[in-house]
Amino acid sequence: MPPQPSDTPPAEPEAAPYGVVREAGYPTAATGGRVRTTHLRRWKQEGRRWAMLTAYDRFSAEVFDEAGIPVLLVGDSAANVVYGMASTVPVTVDELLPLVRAVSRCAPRALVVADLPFGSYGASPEQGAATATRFLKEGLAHAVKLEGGADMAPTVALLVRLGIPVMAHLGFTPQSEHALGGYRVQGRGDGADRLLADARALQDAGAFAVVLEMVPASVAARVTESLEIPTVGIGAGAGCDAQVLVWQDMAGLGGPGGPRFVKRYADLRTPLLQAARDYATEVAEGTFPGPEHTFSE
Ligand SMILES: Nc1nc(=O)c2c([nH]1)NC[C@@H]1CN(c3ccc(C(=O)N[C@@H](CCC(=O)O)C(=O)O)cc3)CN21
Ligand SMILES: CC(C)C(=O)C(=O)O
Ligand SMILES: [Mg+2]
Repeated sequence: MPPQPSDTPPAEPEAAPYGVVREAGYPTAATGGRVRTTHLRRWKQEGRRWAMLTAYDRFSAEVFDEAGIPVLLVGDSAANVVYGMASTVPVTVDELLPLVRAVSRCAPRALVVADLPFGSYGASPEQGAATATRFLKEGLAHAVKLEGGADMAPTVALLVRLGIPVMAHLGFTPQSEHALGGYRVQGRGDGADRLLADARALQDAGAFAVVLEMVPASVAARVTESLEIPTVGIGAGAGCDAQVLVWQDMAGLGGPGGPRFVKRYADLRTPLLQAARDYATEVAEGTFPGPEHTFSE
């Protein structure tokens, strides 16, 4: 096996924007390039936790890649945060593909995962294979994510056989909100054993990681301990191997409110609102554009 990025001697920790310290072993251009699914499994064995963020366009991809976020998800949450839909159910492959392509183009180091939208994989493994193939060929994604438990294991197995890495998604699966009866914690009581059995089935089918959304922390910790592959929590407590947030939630672009699991690391909505108001005022007053923004003959 050729030398792997995290086999190389620990590099001097390098300061990155947003206070993130690039961890030793994080792949860089010098040590071999892009994050791979094999890194994520090794990081679990080493007890190294990592963060995933969503990205949907050039600057989100560029900034989060530069910050050292190793995995970027082009989520079907684009339905909500890009397209302004009320749920993820209506968003289509044709609406997500260009976003995936933009993120893949602009993230030189991160592993780019494309979320398969509702209706594009659930009917059969063959449907899933056709859709996932489009996300790799046309979207230039490195992996796909799909929602569902043991029922989805044959689909995961087929995709993996075709060379498509798959991230699974259990617990509250937003594409099934109508079947689940709304935004509710999953895996309580009897549901815990089912969740663990689903997670095992997906791991056995070849998934490289599993998102656990809105699951009791104790249950998520039990699943995490039971699996060889990393768990990625969102509303699933601190016992997961990794965490994920929708970037606009993380950065406070949507303002206050939202799910309990969100932590806002910035308040981007306020300065953006102020900048837009200042710009409009200056245009109205005639103070913008100034001479420095103006061309002479
Ligand atoms: N902006 C955004 N952030 C997300 O995390 C997200 C999306 N969009 N879109 C796709 C799914 C939908 N998700 C959601 C959406 C809403 C709740 C929510 O309202 N949760 C409440 C109620 C929980 C309960 O009643 O038990 C909460 O307080 O967490 C949770 C997850 C997670 N995903
Ligand atoms: C919240 C994450 C896990 C997701 O599925 C999405 O952004 O669509
Ligand atoms: Mg999603």
